[in-house]
Formats: sequence, structure tokens, C-alpha cells
Amino acid sequence: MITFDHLSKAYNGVYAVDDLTFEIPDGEIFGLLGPNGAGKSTTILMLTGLIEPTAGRCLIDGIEVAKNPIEVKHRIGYMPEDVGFYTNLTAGENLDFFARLYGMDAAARNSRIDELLSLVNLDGVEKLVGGYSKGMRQRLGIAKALLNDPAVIILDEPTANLDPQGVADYRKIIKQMAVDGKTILVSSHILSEVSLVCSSIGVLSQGRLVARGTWKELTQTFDATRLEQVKILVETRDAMPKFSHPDLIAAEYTNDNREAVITARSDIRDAIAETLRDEGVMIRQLSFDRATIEESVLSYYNTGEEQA
Ligand SMILES: Nc1ncnc2c1ncn2[C@@H]1O[C@H](COP(=O)(O)OP(=O)(O)OP(=O)(O)O)[C@@H](O)[C@H]1O
Repeated sequence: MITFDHLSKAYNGVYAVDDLTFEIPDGEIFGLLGPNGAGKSTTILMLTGLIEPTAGRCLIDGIEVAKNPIEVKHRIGYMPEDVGFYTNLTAGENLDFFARLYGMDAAARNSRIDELLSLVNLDGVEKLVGGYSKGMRQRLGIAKALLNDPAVIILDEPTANLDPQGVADYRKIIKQMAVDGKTILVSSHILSEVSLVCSSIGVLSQGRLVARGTWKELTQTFDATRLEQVKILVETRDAMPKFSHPDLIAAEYTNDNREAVITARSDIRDAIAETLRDEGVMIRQLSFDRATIEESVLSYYNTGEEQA
């Protein structure tokens, strides 16, 4: 189990992680979702004991990370975004090096390494890691994170470099880990990936947890609130002016300002038509399209808006 207890981290007085308090139970695949700079890496670095919190604490199976970093390291498997390996060694030799650091004896090392290389489809690959593709390195990173049979697995952007087959294999592996009772935290800015693989999701924005629940719960909440959005496509004969309206969220103008995609909180077509008429701009098309839930959720956390 992972516990965040008023966890905060400030850099030069600015909070990168701000008062996180929640728990991730055993057997859960939790997706920590948020745009660049939301505080995902800072949270993970505190969870793995690599940096210390400014306030609050995080615990792995009830053990406080900052106070017992060594004990915690034996319970977690961590895969950073860029995994470091010895490029002049094979996959097996790399894993053997790290397994020795965990104090595993030769028999345990050999059988665990064989098992993991086969799990990530790198068995029988003889070449040195220096010649690996990014996807192969990432798969080796997953194997490394599982080496010490950890109770808690922390993966930072795990599918960043994987091809479709690699992604499918990764999903199978971590789903099986959850069935085996492991707790898994996956950080990502890719909503679809998190929604497919995670049993529960937390949305991080500007260091704060702004939403939490299953994908179904989150989308139901978004549906029920004023976050429902519409997309309006505008096409004009002449260049159009830039619109402003209290319900306007974003506007993208193309084709020398003769086409625009407007995202808004409500159907503001009448206001758009009135502005165009006032400016003497001839309308060719003004159509309406409901934004997908995925677009609404993305826009929600990108604006850093908090749930009421
Ligand atoms: N060592 C540091 N010194 C100062 N500010 C930092 C430091 N590390 C992170 N930050 C700031 O803290 C905030 C959160 O950064 P963090 O890297 O945790 O976000 P993230 O969600 O992991 O983003 P990304 O996906 O880009 O890695 C950002 O504003 C970042 O600039």
C-alpha cells in the first residue's frame, strides 16, 4: 500500500507538490495523470526516497520513506523515464549487476533473470545494451524494476518508447502484477493509456490532486458538471476577428483566419454570428460538435481548474 500524508515539496518557495493526501491499496494499478510540470516526477522522487519532502510524508506498507530509505528500497521497483544501463553489457549481465546489489545469491539471480527476460521478450538477445532500440531499453527497464520481486512498482511514463506490441505486452505484465497483489503506480500524461490500464486514476494539476476515482467515476463526474464542452467550427469568406466570450475556452484560427475551431463551455454560436455580422464578415459555416469526454478531461486539468 502507498500512503501520501499531506505530502508537499517546494522549490524556492514554490510548491511543486502541494498537500497530497490519499492511499493506493494493494492490487491497485493507479494512474498519476497530469500535464508536464504538474508534479508527477517530484511525487515519484519523494516516494522512491531520492528527494525529501518539504512537509508531510509518504509511506510504503506503513514504512515512512524519508526515515527508512533502505528498507523501502527493498520493497519497491522503480522505472524512471530514462533508465540507465551499462551499454557494454548484455541485458542479462546488466540485470545480474543490479541483482547483486540486492544481495541475491547466484541461483536466485539466474532463475529470476531468465524469468524476467522471457517476460519482457528479451530472452535469447545476445547483443550489448548499447545496440538496443529505445523500446528494448524500456522493456529491460521493466525487467529491472521487477528484479527484487517488489510489493510496490513505480513506473514513470512506461510506454513512452514502446511499439504497439511492446505496449500490449506491458499492459499484460502489469495487469498480472496487480492480480498477484502488487501495488502499481504509473505516471503518464497520456490519458488514453492510463484509462486503459489503470483501475484508479488521480489527476494532478499544479502539484494538487484535483480529481480521483475510476475512469468511469471521473467521466461521470465530468459529464455531470459544467465541464461539458462544445466545439464550434467556423468558416468565413473573409478573415474573421478573434472572438472573446466568457464561455470561450480555446480558439484555433487557420487559413488566414478564415477557419476556426472554438472550444467553449456552452453553445455560443449566436454570439459568434453576431460578432461576425457586426464586423461585416460573411459566414460560410457555423457548426456544432460536442467535445469528447477525453477532450473535456484534458482541458479540465490543463486549465488547472479544481473540482467544486
Ligand atoms: N530541482 C528542481 N528545482 C526547481 N524546480 C523544480 C525542480 N524539479 C521540478 N521543479 C519544478 O516543479 C514543478 C513540477 O515538476 P515535475 O517534474 O515534478 O512535473 P512532472 O509532472 O513530472 O512533469 P514532466 O512530465 O515534464 O516530467 C515544475 O514547475 C518544475 O519546474
